[in-house]
Amino acid sequence: MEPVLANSYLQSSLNFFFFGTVLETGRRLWQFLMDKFTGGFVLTAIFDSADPAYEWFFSYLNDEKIWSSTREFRVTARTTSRTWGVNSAASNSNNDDEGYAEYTPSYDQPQLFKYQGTYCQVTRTKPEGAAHGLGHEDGGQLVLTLYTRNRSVLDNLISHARAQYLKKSKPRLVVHGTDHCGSWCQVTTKARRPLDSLILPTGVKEMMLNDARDFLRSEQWYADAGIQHKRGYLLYGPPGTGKSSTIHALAGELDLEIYALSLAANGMDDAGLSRLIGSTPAHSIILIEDIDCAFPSREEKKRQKEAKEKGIVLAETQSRITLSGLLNVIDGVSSEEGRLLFATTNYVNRLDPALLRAGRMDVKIHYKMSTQDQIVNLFKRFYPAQKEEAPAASDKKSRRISELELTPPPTPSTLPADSTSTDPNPTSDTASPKFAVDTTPIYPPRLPQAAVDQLAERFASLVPQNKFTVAELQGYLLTVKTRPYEAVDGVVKWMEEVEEERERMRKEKEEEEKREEEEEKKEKEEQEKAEKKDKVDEEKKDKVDEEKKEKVGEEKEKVDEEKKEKVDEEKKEKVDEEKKED
Ligand SMILES: Nc1ncnc2c1ncn2[C@@H]1O[C@H](COP(=O)(O)OP(=O)(O)OP(=O)(O)O)[C@@H](O)[C@H]1O
Repeated sequence: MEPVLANSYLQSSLNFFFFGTVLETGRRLWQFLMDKFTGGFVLTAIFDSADPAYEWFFSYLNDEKIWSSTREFRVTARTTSRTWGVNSAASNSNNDDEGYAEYTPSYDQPQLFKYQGTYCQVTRTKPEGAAHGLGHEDGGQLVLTLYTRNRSVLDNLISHARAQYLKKSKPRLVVHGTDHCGSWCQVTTKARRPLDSLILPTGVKEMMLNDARDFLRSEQWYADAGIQHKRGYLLYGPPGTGKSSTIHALAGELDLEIYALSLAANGMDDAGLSRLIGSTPAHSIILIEDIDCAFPSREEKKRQKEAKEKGIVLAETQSRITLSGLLNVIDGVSSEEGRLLFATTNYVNRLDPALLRAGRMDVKIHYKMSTQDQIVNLFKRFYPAQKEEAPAASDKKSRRISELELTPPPTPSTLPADSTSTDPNPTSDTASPKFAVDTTPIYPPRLPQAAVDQLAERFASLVPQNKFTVAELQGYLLTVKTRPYEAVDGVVKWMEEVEEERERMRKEKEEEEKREEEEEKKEKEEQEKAEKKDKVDEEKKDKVDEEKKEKVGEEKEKVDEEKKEKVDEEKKEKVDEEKKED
């Protein structure tokens, strides 16, 4: 019986061994074949979120609603118009933009789709070191796998995505920004601002537009002349005078995207700046806002110098960009591909002359407080006139104007049909008073051209030029945006309030400075006092030491004297003794 059993045991062991070997060999063969197959028949493309191509592909996936069948999302409140194209209950309307929540596909969840008959797979990968994943702004990559050997499918997909993206973004201005990751990974889109909406001294807009256009098309001319193809624009002046608005409007007009960065950003250093500028794509505007922020102001320099003298180390308040680093980067912004450099500052005198020299900043435009022309134009922009004059006889015109002047500001019911806003809720009268819809108009009445001209002139005559920024006046007009007459009547009071506010702020600043000065003085006095005290203490100590020394000396002398006397006495005694013995 035993050998039989042993035999069958051996037999089944051999069988197991044999089948195991076959299985493992099969598995390895399958793996090998699959690797061969995927290596040869699969294309993989990686889109990095810091690169503009990510935007094209992202936009394509969104438009095609590729993520719509995803089963796992992160839900975030929607803060931008960016969407992942995932249907959500929160965006229950047909218009996705109206949703208040955005469903973002989770990381590492492959999504299958078909492009030109080819199966494709896209996966969103987690950015390195990301603790949370709230959407595109977190960075990361999109990994696209195409199950084909045909490279042209990938080429077609990318060019299709890019064309679609450009078409879609055309009506809007794309502004890229930097994030904590130190690369271009934040994108916002804005409504394009027409150049006409800018209120600048005559000819400035046209000059800038023509200059930029001329630059963009004269690449060959620059090459022939042996001049670097680069152009820098510096817009400087008080805040709220329209520097940023000009750049946005120009970018829209020139069809360029903006890459905006701040030199004061945390962690920005020369290498980071150089990397950022180097990765700016062709046909774009590089915008360095508040370029002065990279360097310490005069007060800051004084503070640092004083602190250094006292041996105090101040906390770093400025960026780690050096002037030479910035100059190198600006010098490097040469490109055959049409990149314009714009910089803005409120404090041009803080800038080093090396930065301002031609070749770095070729066009410098000073933005000032509003001139009379700007005030008139701003008023007219707020209260546009009727498009067409009523076919009234010109002799009737002046009478109508004077009537308008005497007429109190129109109420909603007296406004012309084309001028009043439409109530978004026609059933509002039936609503309970608590939730009653505001029926005040949102557009001003359309007055005849002559009336608007006259009101604008009167408005401008009341507002002194070079005293207010366009932003300030705009702020005021916004409070009376439907009431042109009130705008004129109330402007003097508003100016008084602004003056009072400025006076208050000036006083507060003065007091603050005085307080700081006093504190500094007090500190200095205390320091001097302490120094004096130290000196006196030292003198006292020296004196005490001297006295001590003297005392010790005297005591020593005395002891020596006594010792000597004792020795002499002993000697004498000895001599006497000897004598006696003799
Ligand atoms: N010249 C102008 N024409 C039209 N709008 C203007 C002008 N100046 C300011 N504004 C308006 O004021 C606001 C602030 O303007 P903007 O940001 O362009 O000023 P800025 O000079 O760039 O200020 P800052 O130096 O603080 O960045 C915007 O709403 C803009 O529409």
